[in-house]
Amino acid sequence: MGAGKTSVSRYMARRWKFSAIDLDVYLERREGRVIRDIFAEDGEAAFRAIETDVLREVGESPNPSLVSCGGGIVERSENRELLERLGTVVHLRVSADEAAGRISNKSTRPLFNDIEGARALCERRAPLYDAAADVVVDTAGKSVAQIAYEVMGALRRRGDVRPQPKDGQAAAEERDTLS
Ligand SMILES: Nc1ncnc2c1ncn2[C@@H]1O[C@H](COP(=O)(O)OP(=O)(O)O)[C@@H](O)[C@H]1O
Ligand SMILES: O=C(O)C1=C[C@@H](OP(=O)(O)O)[C@@H](O)[C@H](O)C1
Ligand SMILES: [Mg+2]
Repeated sequence: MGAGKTSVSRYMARRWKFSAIDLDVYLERREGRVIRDIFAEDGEAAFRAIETDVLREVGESPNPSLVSCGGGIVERSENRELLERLGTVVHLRVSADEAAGRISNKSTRPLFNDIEGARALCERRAPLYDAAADVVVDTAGKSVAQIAYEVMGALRRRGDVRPQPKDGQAAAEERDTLS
């Protein structure tokens, strides 16, 4: 939570014209309820079951997409297997303390109640993220744009996306964004 998955994915979709899906946005639309209410009314286990269902549904799409998941996607082994099968997994790494400074409205994230809890969650999940990730990008002190360019660079090196010939304008834009 607060690593920038949603923001970086949105930036990449705009910058490189990816089709992108945010799993939490998709889930909330499908359920007609916000995540906070799903947690409050039905609890975390119910949310996790819906999350798996939605990951499977999105994964069945024939078109390759950039999918930003919720940070708890690694909690269930079924999800970890789906991720491994579906595509390249990018882990945006963030510490709980840095994330706390980024997230202004914590009430939308029921599992980010207090800093101690968030630190413990990070620690418990760290090995799950390490095992799931094909690419790791450390986000500490970086802007959303910088992280997006790093992710894109890694995807290009892996051959997941075709390198695009850079025209003069794209090169200037990249220089401006990263300077
Ligand atoms: N690299 C960053 N630097 C500063 N603020 C960020 C960065 N990435 C995201 N944010 C801010 O942190 C909050 C959470 O970002 P979000 O993209 O929703 O993360 P996630 O989807 O990983 O929980 C948002 O308010 C966003 O604007
Ligand atoms: O880490 C988690 O368990 C969660 C992360 C959230 O998404 P973000 O990681 O996009 O904040 C959201 O799916 C839900 O509140 C649970
Ligand atoms: Mg998100």
